[in-house]
Amino acid sequence: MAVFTPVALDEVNAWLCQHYNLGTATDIKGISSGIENSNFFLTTNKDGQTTEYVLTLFERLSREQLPYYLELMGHLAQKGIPVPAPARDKTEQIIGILNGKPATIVSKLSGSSRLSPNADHCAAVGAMLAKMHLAGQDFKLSQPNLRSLNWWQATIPLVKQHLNAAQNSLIDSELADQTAFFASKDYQALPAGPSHCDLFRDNVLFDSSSGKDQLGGFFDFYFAGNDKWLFDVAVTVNDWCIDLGTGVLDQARYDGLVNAYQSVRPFEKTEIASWNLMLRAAALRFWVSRLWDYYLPREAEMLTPHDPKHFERILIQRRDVISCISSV
Ligand SMILES: Nc1ncnc2c1ncn2[C@@H]1O[C@H](COP(=O)(O)OP(=O)(O)OP(=O)(O)O)[C@@H](O)[C@H]1O
Ligand SMILES: N[C@@H](CCO)C(=O)O
Repeated sequence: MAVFTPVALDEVNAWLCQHYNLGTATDIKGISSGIENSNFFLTTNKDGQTTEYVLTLFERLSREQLPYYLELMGHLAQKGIPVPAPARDKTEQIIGILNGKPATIVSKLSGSSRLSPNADHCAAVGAMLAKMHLAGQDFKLSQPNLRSLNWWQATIPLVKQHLNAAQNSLIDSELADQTAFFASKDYQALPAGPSHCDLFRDNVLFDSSSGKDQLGGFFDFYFAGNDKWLFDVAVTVNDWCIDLGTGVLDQARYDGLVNAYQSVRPFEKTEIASWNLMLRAAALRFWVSRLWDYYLPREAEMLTPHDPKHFERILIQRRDVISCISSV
């Protein structure tokens, strides 16, 4: 995991009683997955009714950055997109301070992750991603994706000393190509808006309580930002539609996700032309962040960094094999 900052039941209870109208905390359990924040399942009892929430203590994000993510979740939830809805405290605030860290409470989604998804799961994710993009269009706050080109440019020099010659040459060459891509007219013209930017298999829940797998929701919006929608699609495809061993795209899952996305929001011509470079951008983004987490780790009670090699392989794949999308 990551429980970077422990929270005891009496600590959360004192905090809840002082600031929220959610009743009394009866249980708190650290969540052992996730590498960014300290997360806990929190059970409360109010007037005899038990409710489950997720309590998050933010380890890297500042209090100033948080309203964008939390208000975006609130906005999308209000529009019927299945995402966690933040709870407001007695003074209507969505962010407090607990054990010295910015903290928030959100509703708990039902279901579990599908870590070996099929084409139907990918289609459900693709269609909901497009709906989410459209639902975010009138969201009033704006904050860029903080893990985009500027961050790659600042972070790559910090990790390069750990790379071998071939890796150094690959990362330099890709950064140069991406810098040129971001400056291009095609890139500038791409449609953009609030984007999740980290919609991996482990950030989506499916619920099978009805007997059929239904999308339970998207969560972990703490890398979200205003970005090109195509980047969001590329991040999602690079995780949902690949063979995890090789990084190679799986045609059935790829078609499932991309076609379902386009059934809600068809791609524009510039998006079709930019697709392969965007898949590479999405691979570079996570190669860099995984290198950073791997070589410049933080203290945590339990922490297993993700394997950077995985996204190096995906980037090499996307440079070697041109993937296409067509208009509908
Ligand atoms: N709103 C929610 N509803 C249900 N489960 C949730 C919710 N938020 C988080 N979880 C659970 O908590 C786990 C960890 O959360 P999350 O993935 O957001 O961790 P993180 O450290 O913030 O981020 P990252 O995935 O980027 O490392 C998830 O795998 C999921 O099981
Ligand atoms: N999804 C990221 C982790 C940060 O959310 C990764 O797999 O590298």
